[in-house]
Formats: sequence, C-alpha cells, structure tokens
Amino acid sequence: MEQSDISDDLTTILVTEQEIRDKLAELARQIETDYAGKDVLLVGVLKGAVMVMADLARELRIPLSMDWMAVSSYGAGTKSSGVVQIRKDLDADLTGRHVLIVEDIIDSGLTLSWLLENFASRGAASIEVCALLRKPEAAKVHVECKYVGFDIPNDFVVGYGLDFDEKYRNLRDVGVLAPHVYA
Ligand SMILES: O=P(O)(O)OC[C@H]1O[C@H](OP(=O)(O)OP(=O)(O)O)[C@H](O)[C@@H]1O
Ligand code: HPA
Repeated sequence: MEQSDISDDLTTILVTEQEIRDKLAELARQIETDYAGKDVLLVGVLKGAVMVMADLARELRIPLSMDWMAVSSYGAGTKSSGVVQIRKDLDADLTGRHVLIVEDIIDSGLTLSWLLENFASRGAASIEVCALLRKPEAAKVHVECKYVGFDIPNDFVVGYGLDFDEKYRNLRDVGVLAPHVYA
C-alpha cells in the first residue's frame, strides 16, 4: 500500500523550515541583547511550543533555564473554547525571575492573556512573550508580545508543533490545513 504524506493535507505552505530558522536566529540576537547580564527563564507552553522552544533555546548563547507549562483551550477542534485549563504547572518559582514565555501561536490571544495574568501574580521580575506566529485578524484580546516571528492570515494552520487533533505537529513547515480534513 502507498504511504500517505501529511504535507498532502495542506493547501498552502505559509512559512518554510528555512524561514523559521532564519527568523529564530534574528529573534535570538535581539533576545541576547535585551537579556545581557540577566538569567532568563524560558517558559514553553506545551505542547505546541516544543519545536520553537527547542530551536530558539539552541540559537541563544546566553545562560538560560527552561520550564514548561501545559494549558489547553482548543480540545479537538479548530476553535478556542475560551476556557483555559492547566494540565501541568511550572516547576520553577517565578519570584524575581526574568521570564520569557515561548509560544507557537497567538490566535485569539485568550491563552496568553490568561497566562500573563497568572504569571504576574507569581512575583516575576519581568515577563515578556516570544511567539513564532500571530494572527492579528483573530485577536479577541490584546496581548503585548515583544518578539513576534510572523503575522499570518486568519486560517487554521498546522506544522512545526501546531496540531489538528494532535496530528501534523511533526511537519517541518507551517501550512494551512485543507478544509476537507476537518470539515
Ligand atoms: O491565542 P489562542 O486562541 O488562545 O491560541 C493559542 C494557543 O492555542 C494552542 O494551544 P492548544 O490549546 O491548542 O494546545 P496545544 O499547544 O497542546 O496544541 C497554541 O499552542 C497556543 O497555546
Ligand atoms: O491555527 C491554529 N492551528 C493549530 N493550533 C492552534 N491553536 C490556536 N490556533 C491554532
């Protein structure tokens, strides 16, 4: 039987593997400058941010620690439920720490706005956000994001950590999922 290729389920490739690599290098240089002399704590938001976190962290040449938070608001569909649930909390105490939240995507902004409020109450010295992708047209709340990779159209995208129904996270590029897959 012929093996199916997950990239066949995309209508368009929006951001290629090479473009992601170049952008993360550019953002890393900015982050290195901004955090010079500070010990930064990267907080990856599971599961989507796994790829960004792994590649961004390896681009950075400053001392850093990594921690993970798992939250979920999407369930199995393509629309945010708006209800954020903690599935795994941080191990680190944020008191006095310089926190950089690492996200794959800001869509409605609901996840990040909830996270920022949650982290603000934990006594961090500073909290900033780095997101590979952002959908300006989908914003339901404004979230301040200091480091943004790419602004993209309001389509459901997959790849490079982003899933539909837990699949497609392993695509190297980011692309628009063909509607026939989820319609
Ligand atoms: O701006 P928003 O509309 O809140 O969407 C962004 C969030 O949605 C995705 O996570 P999801 O809840 O799908 O979990 P996952 O990372 O495990 O896929 C993504 O990783 C962000 O955390
Ligand atoms: O476009 C998206 N794709 C996958 N996961 C997501 N979570 C928020 N937006 C998206």
